[in-house]
Amino acid sequence: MSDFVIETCELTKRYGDKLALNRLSLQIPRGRIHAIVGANGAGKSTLFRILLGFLSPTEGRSRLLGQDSHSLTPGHRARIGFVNEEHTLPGWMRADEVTDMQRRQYPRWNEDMYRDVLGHYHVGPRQKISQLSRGERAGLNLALALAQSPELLILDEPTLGLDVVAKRAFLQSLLDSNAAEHCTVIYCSHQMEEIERLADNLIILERGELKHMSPPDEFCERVRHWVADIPFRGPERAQIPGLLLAQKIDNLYHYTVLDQDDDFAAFLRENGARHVQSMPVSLDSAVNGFLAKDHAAPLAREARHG
Ligand SMILES: Nc1ncnc2c1ncn2[C@@H]1O[C@H](COP(=O)(O)OP(=O)(O)OP(=O)(O)O)[C@@H](O)[C@H]1O
Repeated sequence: MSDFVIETCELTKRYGDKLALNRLSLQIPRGRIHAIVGANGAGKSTLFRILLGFLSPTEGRSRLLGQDSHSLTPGHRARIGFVNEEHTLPGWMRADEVTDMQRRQYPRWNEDMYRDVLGHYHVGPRQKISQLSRGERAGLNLALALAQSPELLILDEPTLGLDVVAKRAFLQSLLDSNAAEHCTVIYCSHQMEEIERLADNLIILERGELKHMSPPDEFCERVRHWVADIPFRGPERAQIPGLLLAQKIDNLYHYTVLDQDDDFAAFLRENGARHVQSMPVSLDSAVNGFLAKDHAAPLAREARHG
């Protein structure tokens, strides 16, 4: 059995002249909850379509559960649970009918797991899927996916479109299921508060490349927020080392920077700062600052000319 549930080697995918995956080499070990984050268009869907054997790469190799993606059998696919934002279940069927169908399909069906997860939701067994709320449908989907006792559970933006209460219920039912002890969970989301709560490992993709992989705390430690009191014009954006985000608020310059130590304070002082202060950032600020770094032109311009 391979130690990795997902392995890619120099995986590249081009759509015409668009590069969706750029020599991506990724190894995700068995067990625990791994969050994959990336801005829209980072290549997450392309990666999963290749991993699941639905799309051929332009170059490189990929393996899922130790098997080459292009030779996955129905047996391999049965070992993978999948929940996505659509919560696509047949709307005309009743909840108990869908459950019976799944119960028959999966030999490793775990009835206790199904009941425990579904217990977090008010799903009547005789209710049609189309009558369930979005949150109830998400819960039923999660219960079905976990009850099949998958080795790998892929949750792709599972809480998109759910209200706060439904999101909380979804996260709580996932945590209470101890899913990470039974299988490897891949959680794709843009919701940092969910990732902060759930993930043991944070994987950041940017334009088809792997940019970071570590426990979430370690990524937060790479990013710091600095506030500088500079009485005249701040340094040019291009000169600021590791800059992710620059803002000017109430005559103070705010800089979010990556991989800078205390030398950054000296840099600010050299550029006229009378007082400087640094503080840690939340995972939300760290990741979103990192992902938005190339889209920060208007605010940065304000800081530069302020
Ligand atoms: N069938 C296609 N033809 C051409 N370009 C494509 C195709 N599918 C994806 N792309 C491009 O490849 C890049 C990666 O897209 P992909 O859907 O994999 O990203 P993503 O990270 O899943 O994005 P999102 O978070 O928005 O779903 C994007 O620039 C997208 O425009």
